[in-house]
Amino acid sequence: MGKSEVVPMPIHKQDSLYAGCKGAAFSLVDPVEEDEEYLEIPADMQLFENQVAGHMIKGKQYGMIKHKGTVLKPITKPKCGQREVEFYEEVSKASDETRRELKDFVPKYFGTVKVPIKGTEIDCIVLEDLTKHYKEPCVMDIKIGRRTWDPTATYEKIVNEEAKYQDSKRDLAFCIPGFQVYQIYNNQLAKFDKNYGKTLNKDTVPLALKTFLNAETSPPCRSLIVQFLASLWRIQMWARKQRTYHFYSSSLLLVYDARRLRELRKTDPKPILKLQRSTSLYRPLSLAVLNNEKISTGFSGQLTKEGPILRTPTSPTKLKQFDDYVAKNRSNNVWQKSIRTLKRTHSFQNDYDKDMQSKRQDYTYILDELCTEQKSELWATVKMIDFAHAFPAEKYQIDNNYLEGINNLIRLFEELLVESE
Ligand SMILES: Nc1ncnc2c1ncn2[C@@H]1O[C@H](COP(=O)(O)OP(=O)(O)OP(=O)(O)O)[C@@H](O)[C@H]1O
Ligand SMILES: O=P(O)(O)O[C@@H]1[C@H](O)[C@H](O)[C@@H](OP(=O)(O)O)[C@H](OP(=O)(O)O)[C@H]1O
Repeated sequence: MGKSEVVPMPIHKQDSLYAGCKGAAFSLVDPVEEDEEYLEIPADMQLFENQVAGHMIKGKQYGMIKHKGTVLKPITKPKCGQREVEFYEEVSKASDETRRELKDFVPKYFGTVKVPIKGTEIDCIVLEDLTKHYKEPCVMDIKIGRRTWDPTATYEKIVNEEAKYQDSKRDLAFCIPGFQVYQIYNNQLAKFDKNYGKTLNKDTVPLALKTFLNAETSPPCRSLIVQFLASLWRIQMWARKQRTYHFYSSSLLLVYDARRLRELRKTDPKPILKLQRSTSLYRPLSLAVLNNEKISTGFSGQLTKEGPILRTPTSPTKLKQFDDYVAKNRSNNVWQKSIRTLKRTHSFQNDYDKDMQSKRQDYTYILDELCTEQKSELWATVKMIDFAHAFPAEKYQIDNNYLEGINNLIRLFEELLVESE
């Protein structure tokens, strides 16, 4: 068990069916029935090659279908389908604040459509294709929650669910049913399936994240981590207060463009600024090493269960020393600017909720700064997907099952931020 497939990949992916990863698409279909004819879907639709988890084509199950910038999710289980459609309908109407905010965290919803598949009309949910703008889409499906069965689950379903991804769910409150990565170091597309995901535990999940982030042989890319964290923090903020939904077996889909990472690595000079940390991010992270000299950043990196809170800034004199030092050594230093911005935007208040509101806009600014100095658009995102088991919140309670998974994932990404450059 392990990596499901590694397929030689032309760097420039074309738009035609499976171009650039034809072999990889084989994992979505039965090997003897892989040709497009077998699918018997309209000519302007294709099997969605960037699907990394979930139901694949097998018997009466169908995988995701790609159609003009959207993905079509076939409804094969009526109850699950109905719940998911109702969920998207409610959210798209967004009659209250919770749903208005949530709308931003889920793929755009375009209703349902009947698609003739193998001669039968199948209802499909039409969603924005979250990979559509990316040249080399790296995609990871992270199923959130220790409990993945809903309140209507049968005994058999509960037993089945409890038997899967045991270590990862027990220790992290999430699991990884699949991911794909365009590996920069060898120009190959690698796909990791649920069999690999089921072997993961708290010690190996961080390694799987690094593999996904193209950070097996080099430190993770800071701008990439920041982009993911920015999305994750917003979802966390929402999940901390919402009492409308309880999600079971729902996922976060992490998507980024390896092409942009490749470009960044090519154009970026050798990193000269590295963060030093001893063991845990929960300790102050106050030293940076710039050209082998230790200097105070004032950026604590200190985090609480409540989220990313930074400690009191160091004295203005120390900050000035740092700025002067960096200015002398490297003009237009992105890290330096981000530290300054973080100092300003986080303002070190304890009133986290209030602080977060004002930070949203600042994040955009930080992200712009961090992503690249030439292009400002983002190239990584996180969205919530799969609402086949979205239920009204029981007793108006917080969805702690979901929140805990998000918190743990964020903690791992924050640790990666410390390692990043
Ligand atoms: N909007 C989207 N854009 C791009 N890819 C998507 C989108 N929605 C889903 N996918 C892809 O399809 C996969 C399966 O999606 P989803 O979890 O909704 O299906 P499912 O069959 O209900 O899954 P499960 O078997 O876990 O219940 C995801 O892992 C992802 O790779
Ligand atoms: O990760 P695995 O091992 O593929 O396990 C599947 C996963 O839990 C799916 O969420 C579930 O579909 P639903 O969410 O629709 O229940 C499916 O049930 P199924 O086998 O009954 O389709 C499971 O087999």
